[in-house]
Amino acid sequence: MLVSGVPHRTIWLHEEAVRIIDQRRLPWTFELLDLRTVAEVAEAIRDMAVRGAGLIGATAGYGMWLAAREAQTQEELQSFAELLVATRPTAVNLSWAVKRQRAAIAKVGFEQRVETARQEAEAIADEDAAACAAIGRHGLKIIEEIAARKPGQVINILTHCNAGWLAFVDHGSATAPIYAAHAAGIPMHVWVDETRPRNQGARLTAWELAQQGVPHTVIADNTGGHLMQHGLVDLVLTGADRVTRSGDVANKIGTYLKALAAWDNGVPFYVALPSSTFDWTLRDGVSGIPIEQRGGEEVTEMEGMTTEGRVENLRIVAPGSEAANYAFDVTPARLITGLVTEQGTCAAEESAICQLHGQALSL
Ligand SMILES: CSC[C@H]1O[C@H](OP(=O)(O)O)[C@H](O)[C@@H]1O
Repeated sequence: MLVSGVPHRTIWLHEEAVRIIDQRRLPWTFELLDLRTVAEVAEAIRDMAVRGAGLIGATAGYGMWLAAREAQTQEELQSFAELLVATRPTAVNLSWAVKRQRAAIAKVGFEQRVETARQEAEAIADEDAAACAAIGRHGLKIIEEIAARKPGQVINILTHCNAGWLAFVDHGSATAPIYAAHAAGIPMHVWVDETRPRNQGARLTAWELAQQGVPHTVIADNTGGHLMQHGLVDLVLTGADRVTRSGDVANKIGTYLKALAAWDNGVPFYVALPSSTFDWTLRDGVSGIPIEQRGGEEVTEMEGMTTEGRVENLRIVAPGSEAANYAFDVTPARLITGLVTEQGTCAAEESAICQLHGQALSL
């Protein structure tokens, strides 16, 4: 997506560094950050300067390029790989990108490792952007079918967290069909879950949609069920951080509750993801997907801008009270209407998923 002053990507090479948009500063300021070492990449992922499954995968891919440049031994390269994988456990794109880089580097001689890793990092990023563009094309058909049943009326879509172009290299996953429908002139409105505690919806999705001119309304996370009960949601569209071969979906905490409300009200619930988000080794996501737990301070404190334009962090929980901070939850496949990937759309069940993605049915 185009933002003044930067290429239409969230990550790119700049003078031997990896340049990113520092998402910790959005929407208050738009700041770029150059990462020059594996340690800086790991910290950027861990502290969510970059976040979102596709983007942390691409960032880890570039991190492995820096690792190939820094490491003097295979053991050192492996320790860098483990450092990157350990930064965030839930989004499988991260470990997928590191494994892909390790395999690419292993195929060439020591002298070619750096250039090979750079080319592979660029390929991972390019493929992520292309996959999200394809998700947009396939997801557009879902929105068009809903619009055909509501001729001339506004289509109301609810989304949770930020699975926008900020969470990928470009286009986003959940937002790609929204942007495609907007470009096609379909009248739309997006309910944007604020998405506590990091407020990716209120801060990032709202900023993105405003940049692209898509009508939207930010809502408290607890509002979606009420809206669905009153016929104000035509479609729920979210991203994913890890999807099992049977269609269980790990996504930002609160997604499961939205899926329950959608199920109870007969609202279509689609999950958009590039195929790099599948974990083909897992069937049961509820027991098998590692759920990241982050510091309680992300719940007890909230960042905002004062009326004088100062960005401040305030404690919003009673002094002395502790907070739990589960960053993801798992929505069982039975609550999901379908998955949208770069390969097309399919039911959230194993045979359909494996057939569309050319995977054998056996684990
Ligand atoms: C599908 S990528 C966007 C996805 O990632 C977010 O998590 P985080 O912001 O903590 O990286 C959230 O789960 C979004 O749905």
